[in-house]
Amino acid sequence: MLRVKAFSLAQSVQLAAAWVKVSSKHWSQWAKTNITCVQSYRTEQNSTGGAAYQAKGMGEKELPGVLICEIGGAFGVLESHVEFLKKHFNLITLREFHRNKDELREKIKSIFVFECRPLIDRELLESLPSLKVVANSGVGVNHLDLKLISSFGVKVTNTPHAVADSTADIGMALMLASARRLVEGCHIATSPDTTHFAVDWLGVEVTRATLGIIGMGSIGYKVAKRAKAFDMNILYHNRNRRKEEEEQAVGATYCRNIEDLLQGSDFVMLVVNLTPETHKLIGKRELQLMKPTATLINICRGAVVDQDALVEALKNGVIKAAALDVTHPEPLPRDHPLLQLKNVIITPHIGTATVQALLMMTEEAVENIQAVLNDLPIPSEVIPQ
Ligand SMILES: O=C(O)C(=O)CO
Repeated sequence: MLRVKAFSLAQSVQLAAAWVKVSSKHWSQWAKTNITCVQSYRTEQNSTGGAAYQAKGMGEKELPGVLICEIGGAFGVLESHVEFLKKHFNLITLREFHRNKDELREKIKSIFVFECRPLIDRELLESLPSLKVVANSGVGVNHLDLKLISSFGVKVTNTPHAVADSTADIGMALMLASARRLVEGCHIATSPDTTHFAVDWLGVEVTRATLGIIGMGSIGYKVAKRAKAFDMNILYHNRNRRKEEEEQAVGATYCRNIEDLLQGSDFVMLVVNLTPETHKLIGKRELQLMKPTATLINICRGAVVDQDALVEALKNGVIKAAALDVTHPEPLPRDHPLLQLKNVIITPHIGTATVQALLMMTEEAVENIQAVLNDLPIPSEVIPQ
C-alpha cells in the first residue's frame, strides 16, 4: 500500500514560507539563479500548490547530478525535455555512470525514472552513497521496491497532478468509444469492403447512465468531474472517503462496499494504484456482481483485473464489454484471447501520452527533486506502508 501526500492550502502557504526561509538562507548560493514558477496545472482542487522551479543561469556552480537511463528511445528521457532538465541538473546516463563509477557515484543525488527505467535494485542503490531521491515520472510506482529504497534512506516521489487530466481523458475516451462502438464504426467506415453504410447494431448513451469509479485519487476525481458534465450518476469507492464538499462538487455518492458499486453501475472504471491489496481486485466474483449490460474500463494497471476471469465474463455475457488502456503483460501475446474478442477495445497504455502531460510530469518530478535536495516540503512523496 502506498500513500501519496497532497498539499492543502495551509500546507502550500507553509511551503511558500519554507521556501522564502531557505532561499534567503542560501541566497548567496542562489543569487545567480533566476527562478521562475513554470507550473500552470496546479490551480485546481487537489493541487499541490507547490511550485516548479525553473532555474536559469546556474552554469557557474555545479548542478546536482541526476541519473537517467538514457536520452531518447523507449525508456529514455525525451529529447525535447533534455534542455529543461539540464538547467537544473547534471544529467548522467546509466551508461556514463557504469563507465565512470568512481568519479560519479558521490555526485548522483537523484534518479529520474521514466517509463520504469532505470531499474532500481539493491546493487544500484548500494553504488550511490549520496542518493537522496528516486523521482518517478508518472503516478504508478508498482515497478519500484518502496521498502528497499526507503531502507537506504532515499525518498520516492511521483507526479499525480501532471498525469491526472490526460489519464482522465483516456478513461472518458474509452468509455465513450465502447458505449458508441467507435472502433467497429471506424472499421466499417474505412474498410475497403464497405460499399454502403450498414450498421446492424446500436450503441448506448452514457448520459444519465451510472458510472462507478473505483479509486478516487487525483485521476478518479478528474474522471468524476468530466462524467458530471455528461449528466452521469456517479458512484465511487475509495479507501478514504472524500470530503462532503468534494463529493457534492461532482455529485458523487460514496459506496463503502465495492459490491454496491459493482451492482449499481453501467460503467465501472478502475483508477487504483496497483498494490498487493488491489492485485486482481476484479475477479470472477466481482465480474458476476456487475450488470450483464455493464462495461469495465481499466486505466490503471492490468494486474488489477484477473484477465482469465475477464475473458470468461466477456465470452459468456456476464458483462457486456471491456475497454482497456492497460493489460498484463503489455503488450499482450498476439494469441491472447482478449485480442480475439469483439466486445473489447484495447489501447497501448496511452493515459499520459500527450505532449502536455509528459512535460508536466518532468516539471513535477523536477519540483520534487528540488524540494528534497533543498529540504523543502515535498509536493508528492510516496510513503511505503
Ligand atoms: O502515470 C502512470 O503511472 C501511468 O501509467 C501513465 O499512463
